[in-house]
Amino acid sequence: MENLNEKKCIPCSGDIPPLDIVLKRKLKTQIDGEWEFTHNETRLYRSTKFKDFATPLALAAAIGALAEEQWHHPELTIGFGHIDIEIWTHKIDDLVESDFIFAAKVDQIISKVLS
Ligand SMILES: C[C@H](O)[C@H](O)[C@H]1CNC2=NC(N)=NC(=O)C2=N1
Repeated sequence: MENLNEKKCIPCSGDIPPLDIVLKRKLKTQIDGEWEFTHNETRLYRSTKFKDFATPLALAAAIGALAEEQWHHPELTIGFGHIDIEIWTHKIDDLVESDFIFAAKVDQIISKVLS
């Protein structure tokens, strides 16, 4: 089976049905354990801590470039020592597979910085 981070986000459209909760919970096992569901399991949220501001800033730039490439955009909050990432499909205000694909790709970017 293809890993999530090898897949490509499908352009968001209003007619994609949200994933059912069973599939959401199954896909969540395929992304980093730091991710949590928020907003009644309709969003993915990850907050990662650092010892500086430069690293969250650089991560925001890298994740932003990924978002433009995938045409799937997260909400990012950065500050001294942290980056908070929230992902969902705005068009339907819920989660589809592309959100988990994006999260898996974000995990790859973060793990490179942490390694
Ligand atoms: C007009 C543009 O294609 C759409 O708004 C795209 C852009 N990026 C997006 N990103 C996310 N997370 N959800 C969307 O629904 C979405 N839609």
